[in-house]
Amino acid sequence: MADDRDLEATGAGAERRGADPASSRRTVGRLWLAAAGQRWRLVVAAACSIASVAGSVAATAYSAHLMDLLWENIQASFSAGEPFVVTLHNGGAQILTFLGLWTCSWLFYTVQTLVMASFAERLNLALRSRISLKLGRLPLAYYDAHQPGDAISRATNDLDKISEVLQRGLLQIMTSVVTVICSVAVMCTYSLTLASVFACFVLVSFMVTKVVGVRTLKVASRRQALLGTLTGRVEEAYSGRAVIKAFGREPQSLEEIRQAADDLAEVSASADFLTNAIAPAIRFLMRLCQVAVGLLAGGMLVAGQLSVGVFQAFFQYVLKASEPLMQLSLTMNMLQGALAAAERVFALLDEDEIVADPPVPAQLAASSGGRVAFEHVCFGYAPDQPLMRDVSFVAEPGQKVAIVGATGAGKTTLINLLMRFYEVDGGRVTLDGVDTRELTRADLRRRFGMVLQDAWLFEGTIAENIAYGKPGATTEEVEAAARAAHVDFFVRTLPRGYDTMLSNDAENVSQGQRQLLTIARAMLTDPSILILDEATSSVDTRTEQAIVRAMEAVMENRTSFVIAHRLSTIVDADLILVMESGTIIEQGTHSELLAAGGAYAELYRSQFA
Ligand SMILES: Nc1ncnc2c1ncn2[C@@H]1O[C@H](COP(=O)(O)OP(=O)(O)OP(=O)(O)O)[C@@H](O)[C@H]1O
Repeated sequence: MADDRDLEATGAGAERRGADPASSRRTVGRLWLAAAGQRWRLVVAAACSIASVAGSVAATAYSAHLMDLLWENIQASFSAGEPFVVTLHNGGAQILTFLGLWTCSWLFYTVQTLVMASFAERLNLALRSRISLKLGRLPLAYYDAHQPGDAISRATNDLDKISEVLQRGLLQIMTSVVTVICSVAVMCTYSLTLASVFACFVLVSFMVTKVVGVRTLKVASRRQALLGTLTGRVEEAYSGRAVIKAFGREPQSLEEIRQAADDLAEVSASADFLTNAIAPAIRFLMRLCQVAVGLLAGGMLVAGQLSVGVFQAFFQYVLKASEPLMQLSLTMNMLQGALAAAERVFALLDEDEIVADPPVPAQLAASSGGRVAFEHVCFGYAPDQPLMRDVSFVAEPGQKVAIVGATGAGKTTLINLLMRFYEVDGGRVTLDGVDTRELTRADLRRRFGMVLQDAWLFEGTIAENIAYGKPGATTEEVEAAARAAHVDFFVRTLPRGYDTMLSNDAENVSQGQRQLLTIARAMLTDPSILILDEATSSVDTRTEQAIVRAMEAVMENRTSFVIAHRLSTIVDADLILVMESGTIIEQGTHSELLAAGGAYAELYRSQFA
């Protein structure tokens, strides 16, 4: 069995606790709300279902009349010594009516299937769109705390499960319910006593279905959660394949996937057993019902309370209603799987969102100078674990600010707050005197260009990758940016030049070249502030020089924040921020900090002694 901590980590623990009838009702209610605008399709499907079943029940009842009529006319023809030929007047019209009833029933069934499919797919589309929007509004803290595979699984596996079961299941439920109601209604016209006995068995079968259904919902919730865990493990093994191979951890990685697959198989077996075991149980109940009705109806027949014709017709209806009852129990159980999936989808949609942009945002001048100030900023990733305490500094327009500090000192955190990837807990961050919380995130981030160590490229051409921040940039602009970033020469050595296809995992571009491409990308957007995370350690000396030159070019006349790993590149910085344990412990120019003889001086001596 999967470790419970795994399930808690994916949020499945909470969902498992929520897998009760009350939460199922809530989920059904929310699905109903989500189907706003599409509900008429459900009404049309239900109406078609009633018409289709009514046609088939009526055809069965009509067949008794048709058979009697034909038998009567055949006997009359034989007595007159004539061969029996069907005409419109001796049964042909009734045969056409009989065919008409079945044709109508089939037509209504077809319309119902079409309408139900479009209802389920549109509901699915509406939920998928909400998830897409939601993913854009989730704070980074959500992504830090969840496996990507889990969110992917909710947006794919869970939604597909809902759609599949809604299409097949709801249709089945509608048809079965209408068939049972119509059959019981006809039974009542034959004998109220016998119909009541049948109705009692129907009630018992519903109760059995409900009890098994509650259990199925629990197991189905667990199955969907484990499916998310497995997707997460596979995604992790895929994206981390280079590191896994480098450390020779393939067996462990495979073992983790196998374990997740085993857990899923085990829980799926229970879920499938519960789903499939219910039908034979209901079939057994129905056989008992037939015996009870047979004994009672037999007695009534002997006592002269029933005719032979009604006796056989009643039995036909018992058989007609028994099959949908079994189907109903099976589908009700399948529906629990869809409810479990829907609960996971709604759990994602209920996650806390980032603070909304102000309704009337402040406006920055188009030619914003790029003055950045941190004023008494406090922050912690967890509310009870403060990391940054009372941090203040000012970066004047055009200045180069270097951020130094050991690993985990808080350099990335400072950038996260500057870009508003996380919100400050106290104090404020201003851009040209305006609190960044008063701006829209889009407006704020438009002012920044970022070149990170982990240069992210997407599936597209080199030209498209460079133009990422400025869609619609001309070829000349793209090439000028590439020249300024010293990557133009390399691109031209490729057979397809700027049309070369790339992907984030592209092996045809080296680490250094990737970084040069992202520098060109930042160049093209012409931001007033730049954030550069030096990544010169993993490249050869020539590429390093190209990167340094490209970075110097891109920093010209812009406020720039450089996360520096080598102090040699920042001696000329206008301001050096020395960080430790999340806080700035020293700040000043290179010579000021050396003269102060503090942490920076020690760091500098350790690198250059
Ligand atoms: N998303 C997060 N959730 C919780 N804690 C975090 C998160 N990101 C970073 N931290 C913690 O905050 C502290 C500062 O991390 P940060 O990434 O800012 O350091 P850094 O100086 O950029 O390190 P490096 O040079 O290794 O990138 C560390 O103790 C880290 O464990």
